[in-house]
Amino acid sequence: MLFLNHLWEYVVTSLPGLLIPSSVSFTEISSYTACRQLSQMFLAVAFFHSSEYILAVAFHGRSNVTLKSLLISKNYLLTMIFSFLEYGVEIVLFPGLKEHWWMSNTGLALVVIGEIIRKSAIITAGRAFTHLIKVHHEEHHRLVTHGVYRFVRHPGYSGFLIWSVGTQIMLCNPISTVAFATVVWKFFAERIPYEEYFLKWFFGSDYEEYGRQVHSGVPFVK
Ligand SMILES: C[S@@+](CC[C@H](N)C(=O)[O-])C[C@H]1O[C@@H](n2cnc3c(N)ncnc32)[C@H](O)[C@@H]1O
Repeated sequence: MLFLNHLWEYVVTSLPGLLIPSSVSFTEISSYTACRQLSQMFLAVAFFHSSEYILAVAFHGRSNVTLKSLLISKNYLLTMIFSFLEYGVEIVLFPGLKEHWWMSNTGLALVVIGEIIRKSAIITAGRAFTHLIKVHHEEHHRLVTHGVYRFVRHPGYSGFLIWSVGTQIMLCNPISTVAFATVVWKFFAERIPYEEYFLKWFFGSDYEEYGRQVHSGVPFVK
């Protein structure tokens, strides 16, 4: 037990020094890094969810929108909490990992690109973009194939995949980057065939033809 205590003390005190140059103060660097990366993360998350809610209210009316339109589920909260825990552990034990600014800035660029793609999809599809998949055809529901939908069939999902993985690259979180990519990809790989079953039912050969010409927008999902 005493040995483990010494080992832990050694790891915590000397590892940071091995990973970043000794001429600069470890606490100074890591507090600036943590402050900047975590503020970017909070801003990205706050902007994403509040704009989802505002757009849902704008297109569907306040009475048809619930807090579910903030898109905060239990699983989503758990993955976010895990990513903050990973960040906390790594900035203490391996602060050098968080100093890869080219990687963090690439993540930030992906967050912005993903957000633009997703919001363009919501604005282009308008009332057709519902957070719950429609299983009954409604009069006003028209097939959307213009704007961002000309390039991919599921720009809202492509945008979210890029945004969510981007948040973890921005935090230089290796485990959460792989976890977010896997979990979000799997979720959309299962959701797309289900959503398209109804779209083919609503729009028949028009959707079949659209599906033949335009990729889904999610890697490895046709
Ligand atoms: C959460 S939105 C996602 C839309 C799309 N999958 C995307 O990623 O941009 C789900 C709703 O959009 C509708 N939808 C999906 N693609 C559509 C299209 N090309 N035209 C009209 N409605 C569409 C579906 O019927 C479903 O109710």
